[in-house]
Amino acid sequence: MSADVRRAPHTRAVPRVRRVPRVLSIAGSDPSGGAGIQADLKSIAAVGGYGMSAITALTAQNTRGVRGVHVPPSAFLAEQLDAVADDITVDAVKIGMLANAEVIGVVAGWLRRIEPPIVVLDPVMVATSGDRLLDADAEAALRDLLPLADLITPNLLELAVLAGAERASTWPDAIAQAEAVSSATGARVLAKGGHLDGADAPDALVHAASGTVVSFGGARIATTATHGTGCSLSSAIATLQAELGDWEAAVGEARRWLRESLRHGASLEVGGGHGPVSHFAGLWSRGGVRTAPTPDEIESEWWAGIADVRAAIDDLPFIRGLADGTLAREPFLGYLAQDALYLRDYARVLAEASRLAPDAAGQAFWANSAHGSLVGELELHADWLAGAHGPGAGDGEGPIDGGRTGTHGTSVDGPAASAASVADPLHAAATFAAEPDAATTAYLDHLLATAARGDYAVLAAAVLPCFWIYVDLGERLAAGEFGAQALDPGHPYASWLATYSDPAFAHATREAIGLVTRLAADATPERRAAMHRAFRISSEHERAFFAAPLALH
Ligand SMILES: Nc1ncnc2c1ncn2[C@@H]1O[C@H](COP(=O)(O)OP(=O)(O)OP(=O)(O)O)[C@@H](O)[C@H]1O
Ligand SMILES: Cc1ncc(CO)c(N)n1
Repeated sequence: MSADVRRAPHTRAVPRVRRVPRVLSIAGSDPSGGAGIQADLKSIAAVGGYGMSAITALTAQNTRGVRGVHVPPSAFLAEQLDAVADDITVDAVKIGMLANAEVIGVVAGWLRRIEPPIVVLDPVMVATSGDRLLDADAEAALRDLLPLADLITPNLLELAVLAGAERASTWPDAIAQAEAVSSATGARVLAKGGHLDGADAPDALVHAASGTVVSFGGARIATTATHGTGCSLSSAIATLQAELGDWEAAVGEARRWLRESLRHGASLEVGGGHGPVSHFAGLWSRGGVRTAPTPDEIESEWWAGIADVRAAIDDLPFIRGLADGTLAREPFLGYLAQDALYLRDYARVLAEASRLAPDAAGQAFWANSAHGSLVGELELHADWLAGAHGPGAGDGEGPIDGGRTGTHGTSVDGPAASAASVADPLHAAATFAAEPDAATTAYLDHLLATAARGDYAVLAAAVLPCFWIYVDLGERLAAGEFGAQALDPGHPYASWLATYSDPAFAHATREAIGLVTRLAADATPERRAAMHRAFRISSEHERAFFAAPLALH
């Protein structure tokens, strides 16, 4: 046969056929967990499938060898197969140990009746340890089963038996035998080089009908943890074929996964013989093994985690004086002048969060918040800093009105009105006249650096304390938690208090908390930790920012 020999591409973009394939393993049980249905279920799950198993035989084996085989009545296997098929759509079937001709007969009859869309047959005859797993007189029955498979995955010994030849001594000989078996059965054959001597462990996907041989190369991995590699590979291929609908892609990805699992097998320290592969090693290292916290749990954890910072803010003379109205005008104006500088760049940082947001809802939320920071909050600052507000301002009479409300995310005023005052040269000059102090510089450097690093989730976490701490403080001040003076409409800083106890600001803050905690719940543990760090650092800057006015004056 003239074979079109190609090298398998590293990856291939193929459409997903079934998101979570439902895959049935028809195989024997290995109580030591490395081969048979135990390996199959792990492999199916590891590559993204839902695994099921109908048990053909029970073995008593471990990593050193097989001690006994018990084959339950074949009628009970038929009952298992029917129980599954009567209820569940089977997207793919993997067949392993069949034990004897009677079992093969039951499986063949069931396959003919159900016609599963994908059948991968691992013609298990002898275990890695050398023990027989198929009666010698059942080989003819197995040969009759082969045409019902889409893919057959024999090792070198099994391939020779199926081809009716001697064990291939070279890889080209093995491929020739695979071509013969494929030709005789119509199935694809994956010739496996696990038992070859030498530095390589190649496999080849052979399809006689289309005259193709796709080679999969790779250096042999130095490990004794090879128990169940054939079971694991065939289950993974069945699952991936159901998901990807492309044999080359399915074999390629299954091999990449198996090689990763082989590399980590020894670390499991299971048994003194040929140990199992570590089926989930890649998932464990990439995804972690702990259940992700829910957004609600993250909210509680992060908030509790800054309890010390919040208590320190509550105790600051600046906050106490702001609450009872005894704070002198100068440090308050000093604070507002710094806050104006802060808000101008904070709005830029929020705009960057908007730019980075992967979805339109996030994009709109942060853009609106950026607008709110400039328009709602800066308005307040501009009015105060231009001398329009507060004790000693304007006509000299103390009490001022409640001020305009609307903070980041809640621009209640039209942009025209507010933009006018911020853009007004006199207002603008007064608003931004101050030099940034150390606290302002440090906080903004943290936010601007986080924005520059371009990690959306971390940036979203970094901007959150400015919402959350303010709204919490504003609400508790307005509720009189720091003294009844804050409830007095004649309070000198009533406009400031009103700005930060505005229900619309509280609403925007809830949205921000929800958005950030959902991002954190979906993040990897490392990314979630980075988000949490950014959140904590911003909270500490909030405290330093509130402390600065009285430290300087
Ligand atoms: N040391 C190794 N390094 C890299 N790949 C290997 C190694 N051993 C086996 N493989 C791969 O594992 C898969 C199974 O091959 P193998 O020829 O060992 O099958 P098997 O004998 O049916 O397995 P089992 O041990 O389950 O009986 C193949 O893809 C093979 O290339
Ligand atoms: C049950 C069972 N199936 C297959 C193999 C082949 O590895 C094994 N050792 N045990």
